[in-house]
Amino acid sequence: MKICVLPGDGIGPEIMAEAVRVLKALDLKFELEEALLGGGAVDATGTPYPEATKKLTAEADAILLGAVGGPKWDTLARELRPERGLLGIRKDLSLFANLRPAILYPELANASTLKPEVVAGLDILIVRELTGDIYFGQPRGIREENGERVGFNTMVYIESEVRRIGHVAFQAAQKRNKKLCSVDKMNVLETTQLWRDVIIEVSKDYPDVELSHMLVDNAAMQLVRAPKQFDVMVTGNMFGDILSDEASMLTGSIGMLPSASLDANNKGMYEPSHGSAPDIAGKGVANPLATILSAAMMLRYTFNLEEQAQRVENAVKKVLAQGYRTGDIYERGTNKVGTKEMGDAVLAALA
Ligand SMILES: NC(=O)c1ccc[n+]([C@@H]2O[C@H](COP(=O)([O-])OP(=O)(O)OC[C@H]3O[C@@H](n4cnc5c(N)ncnc54)[C@H](O)[C@@H]3O)[C@@H](O)[C@H]2O)c1
Ligand SMILES: CC(C)[C@H](C(=O)O)[C@@H](O)C(=O)O
Ligand SMILES: [Mg+2]
Repeated sequence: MKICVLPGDGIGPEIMAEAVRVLKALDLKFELEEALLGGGAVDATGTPYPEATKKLTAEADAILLGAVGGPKWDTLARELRPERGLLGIRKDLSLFANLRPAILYPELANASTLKPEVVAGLDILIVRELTGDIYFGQPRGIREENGERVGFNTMVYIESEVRRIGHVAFQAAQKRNKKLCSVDKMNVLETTQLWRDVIIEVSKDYPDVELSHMLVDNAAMQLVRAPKQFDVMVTGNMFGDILSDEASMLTGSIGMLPSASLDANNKGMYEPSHGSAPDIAGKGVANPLATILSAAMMLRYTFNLEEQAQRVENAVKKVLAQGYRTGDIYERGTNKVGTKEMGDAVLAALA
């Protein structure tokens, strides 16, 4: 079991250290190899996605990523931006299925931005398409036209791309509550008219799943009005990026939202949904739980180690029940800890 570890930038190395400690404590035969990605890779090698990293990520069974990016690299040319490294791995390895579970742990009911009665028991799975859409569409760029600059990107989906993410979403729904909501903007965008048409075609293979459709602006509103109406949501790359950050706050913090990015054979990259959090980097206060929960998803999806995945998830539940909280989920009466102390608590809970 080969795992490529990419700590990345900002809080990346801090949260990754805790996830790696948790993995090592499981006493499984993992080979962990670290590589550079993102801003640190630009500083060391002149590119955000060095050849050595390409080789390691291609060879590994799974990749664990902290986060990349930060203000230090914000003014670089687009090809040199840390985020290009992340997008490069997703595309090179065809990691088209991004699973982002937004689960409210009962102990965090007061940390949610919504009233406890609106979010109690919340358990949503966002299935985000990850290798298409306006993120990758051509042409793109900034050009001069009539004496001024024009920025342009292309929103594009090929039928087969929608079909394959549709199957992933329907199959996920079959394993849960057999309810799928597809989110699009078909009232305005042809790309997402095609999205809706194809999702409806795919639904014929899953007569046991109840399919609904929602326009993305309404979905953003419904997520904060009555989020428990959703079970599995499927959407394109950009809408999924935005809706998953929104959903994270229903669970108390973006520091709680893990993710899995899978190819057709469950090879995957696992990373928290949040970024490198430059505002708190280096302070030892970041919440490592999204990264630790991402490692649990890796055990489940790539390595088929369901029992070990649950062991890690149960340890997270236990530390929350014991009252440990990083700053982002802290409330009066709980025990405020830093990144490392939270890792220590999870390790103790594993034992
Ligand atoms: N997967 C990734 O590598 C990834 C994802 C998103 C953003 N980014 C990059 O990260 C950089 C910063 O982006 P941003 O500020 O828009 O988003 P961000 O997610 O890094 O931070 C947003 C807010 O959430 C807080 N936060 C995030 N993770 C946290 C954690 N684990 N514990 C506690 N608080 C946490 C931050 O302190 C900040 O206030 C940018 O360069 C962006 O491109 C990378
Ligand atoms: C850093 C960025 C490229 C990335 C994305 O937009 O996909 C991030 O926001 C995410 O959610 O993983
Ligand atoms: Mg995002």
